[in-house]
Amino acid sequence: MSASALPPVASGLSTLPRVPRWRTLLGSLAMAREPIRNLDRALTHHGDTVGLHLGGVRPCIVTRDPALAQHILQKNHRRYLKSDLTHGLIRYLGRGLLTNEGADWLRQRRLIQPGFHRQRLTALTRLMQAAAEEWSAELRARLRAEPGGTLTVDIHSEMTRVAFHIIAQATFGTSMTDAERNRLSDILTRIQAFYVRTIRQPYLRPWFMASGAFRQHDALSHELRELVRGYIRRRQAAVSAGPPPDDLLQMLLDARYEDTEEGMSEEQLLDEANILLLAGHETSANALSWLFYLLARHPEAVRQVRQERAGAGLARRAPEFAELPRLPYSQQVVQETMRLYPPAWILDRVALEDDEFRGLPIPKGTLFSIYIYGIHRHPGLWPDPDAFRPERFAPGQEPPIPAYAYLPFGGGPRLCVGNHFALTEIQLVLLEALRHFNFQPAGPEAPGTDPLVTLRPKGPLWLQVTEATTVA
Ligand code: HEM
Repeated sequence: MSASALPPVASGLSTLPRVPRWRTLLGSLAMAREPIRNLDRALTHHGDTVGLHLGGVRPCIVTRDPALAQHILQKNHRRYLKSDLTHGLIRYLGRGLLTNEGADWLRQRRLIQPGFHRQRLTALTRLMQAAAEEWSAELRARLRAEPGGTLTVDIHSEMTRVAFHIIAQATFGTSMTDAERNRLSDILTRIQAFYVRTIRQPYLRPWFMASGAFRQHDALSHELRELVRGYIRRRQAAVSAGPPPDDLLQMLLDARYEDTEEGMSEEQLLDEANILLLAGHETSANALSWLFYLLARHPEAVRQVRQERAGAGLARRAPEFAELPRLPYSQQVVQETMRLYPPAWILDRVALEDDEFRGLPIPKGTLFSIYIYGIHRHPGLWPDPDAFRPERFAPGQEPPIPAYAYLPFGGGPRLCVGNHFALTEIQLVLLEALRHFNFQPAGPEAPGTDPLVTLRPKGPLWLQVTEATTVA
C-alpha cells in the first residue's frame, strides 16, 4: 500500500485516559525537546496506555503495555500498518523491507530473510571482525601517539564509524574505498537528519520548500542511488572473475522469487540495499555507544566478560560465529544494554480497520506509538528497572521475562531481519575493544538522550581510553 493510500488518523477513543489537548499543546515544545521524560511522566500519571496529541496536534495512543504491543505487532498484526512517520522515508530511500507494506513486503521478506542464514553470518562475522580490528588498530596507534597514553574520545562518533564500516562491508564487500564509504555515510546521515527535522518541525515545510532544502535532499538521494547502482553493476560485470564474495549484495543478487524464479529488478535491489544500509547503521552504532558508556561505569561486568572469554579458551583469537554462544555473559551484557537503551525506542502503527483490545475500542485510523523504552523500564515488569544487571538475561531467572516485555528488535512478522547480524556485530566489537582497551567515564554521569529515529546520546559521549595492560 502506498503512503498516500493510508487511512486518516482517527481521534475518537472515549474510554482511554487522555492528556488534555491544551496540556499537550502547551507541552509540545518540552515534548519535542525531551520526549522520554515527558512520555514517562504522562504514563506514570495516567496508566500504561494514554491518548495524547503528538506535537499538540496529532491524536495518538502511546502504550507501554506489553500485551497491547503484542496485540498490535503479532496477534492482530494484519489490522495494522506502519504510519506515514516511517513511510515518509520512501521519498529518500525507496520501498525496501523497512518501509514496504502488504503483499509486496511479504514477497520481499520471503525472498530476503533466508539470506541471513547461519552460513552467511559465519562469513559476515569475519568481515565484521576485520572492520573491528581495523578500528582497534587505529585507536591503538592514536593512543600510542599520546604522551600520557590516555585519550578522551567521543565513543558515539567512534562507534558510528565502526558500525558504518561493518554494514557497508557486509553489504558491498571489501572493494569499497574509504572515500566511497565516507561519502555514503555522509549522504545517509544528512538525509536522515533532514527527514527528522521535517517530522519534528512540520511547520517549517514552507521554508524547506522555499529554501530548496527538499530539492537538495532529493539530489542527495539521487546521488546515493547512483552510487549504489554503480556497485551493483560492477558486481554484475565481475561475474566471470571468480567466485563472488559472500556478502549481502550477492545475497540480494542471487535471491529468486519462488513463483517466477526470477531475481529482483535493479530498482528493487537499490531500494533493499539502501534500506539495509540505513537500518543496519545507526541502530548498531547507538547500541555500541551505550554499551561502552555502561561498561565504563561497571568495571565488574568488564572483568566478567574478560574472565569468560579466557575461560572459553578464546583469549588469544577472535571467536567464530559458532563460538559466540560459549560467551553467554557477554551476550547478556549486550541484551541488558539494549533493554536500558533500546536503539529503536518507539514504533509506529496505524489501525487499518476497526479493532478492539480488552474492551478498548480502536477505530480504524488510530495512530499508535509503541513505547519500547517505557516497556523496557517498566517498574511492574523489571525489578529495579534503571539498574544495569546483565544477569537478568541468564537462563532460568525467576520470574521469567513476560512476553513482549523485551523487544529491542520489535516483534511479530516485522521483527528485525538483521537481529542476529546485529547481536553478532555488537558482541564482536565488544570483545575486540575489551581485548585492547580500558574505558573510564569522562563525561556527565547521566548524559541526555536524543531520541530521533533511534535513541542517540545527546551530544558527544565522552570516555577516557587507555590500553589494556594484559591483553585478554
Ligand atoms: C542493534 C541493532 C538493531 C536494532 C535495535 C534494530 C531494530 C529493529 C526494529 C525494532 C525493527 C522493527 C521495526 C518495526 O516493526 O516498525 C527493525 C526492522 C528492520 N531491521 Fe533492524 N535493528 C538493528 C539492526 C539491524 C541490522 C544490522 C540490519 C541489517 C543488516 C537491520 C535491518 C532491518 C530491516 C531490513 C528491518 C525491516 C524488516 C521488515 O519489516 O521486514 N536491522 N529493526
